[in-house]
Amino acid sequence: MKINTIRVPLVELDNISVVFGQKIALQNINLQIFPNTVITIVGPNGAGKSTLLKVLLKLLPPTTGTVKYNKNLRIGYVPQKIHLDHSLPITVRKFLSLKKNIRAADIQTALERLSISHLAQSAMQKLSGGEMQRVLLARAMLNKPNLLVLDEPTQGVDINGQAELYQLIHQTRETLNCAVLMVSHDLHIVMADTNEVVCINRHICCAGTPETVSNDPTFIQHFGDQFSQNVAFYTHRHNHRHNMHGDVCCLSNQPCTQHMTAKK
Ligand SMILES: Nc1ncnc2c1ncn2[C@@H]1O[C@H](COP(=O)(O)OP(=O)(O)OP(=O)(O)O)[C@@H](O)[C@H]1O
Repeated sequence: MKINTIRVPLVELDNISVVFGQKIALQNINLQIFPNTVITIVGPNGAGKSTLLKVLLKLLPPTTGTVKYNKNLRIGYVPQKIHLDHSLPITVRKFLSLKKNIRAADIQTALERLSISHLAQSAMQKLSGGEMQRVLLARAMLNKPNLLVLDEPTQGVDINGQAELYQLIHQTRETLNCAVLMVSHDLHIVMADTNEVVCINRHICCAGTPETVSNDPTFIQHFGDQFSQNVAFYTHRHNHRHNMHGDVCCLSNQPCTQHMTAKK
């Protein structure tokens, strides 16, 4: 018996535009995020990447367009940085316990998964950039999200810590079996795990698998030929593609549309 699986997006952005005064930050953005897929958003400074995340997180209403949310959606969010009041010291464990309806055992599990149990009693204000990002990742996984949203997660993390942090994000995704929407400039590190790259500069310039996007003239214009070659070098090691469920859907030298999610 043939079973037809209907792919239901976790989130669907439909024709989103955001205007600040005279400034158009986003224009006609269409994007679907399906379960268990990894989408990386790239784009030059000021392209609207953070604005897009804010709309998705309901932190900013779009000027026009709609966002549809799956009723089962649970979002875990890792912001670029958080603002801490230095006159009010708070430990890592206390910070994690501020999230509603979270059990102490879940906090302990998150601390262990991210190898930061030793920081439980440390003051948040004294953490290094890499430690802070791990704590924010631990907080994001507390409510067992099915969509993890990360805004430039390696900001303020030294070069050695960056690959380690991406490895932790990879492990977290596998543990939670969740989708990931991430803004990242480190495409050369994240591409191996990315199903789809969406390159934005107010509108979606190009979107697709890392190999498709790395050959797109718009992408090369923004990120340079050298970077595209790096992406191509890594991605062409794969001899197959995955669809939105992570299943192999075709060989990489054959045309395929199953893995695309962004609607241009
Ligand atoms: N609240 C706001 N009011 C006015 N303009 C804003 C506001 N938020 C963002 N902008 C402007 O909208 C544009 C997009 O900003 P956004 O922060 O989304 O870009 P970005 O792609 O995340 O940039 P970066 O890579 O530098 O972090 C920028 O020109 C920014 O100055």
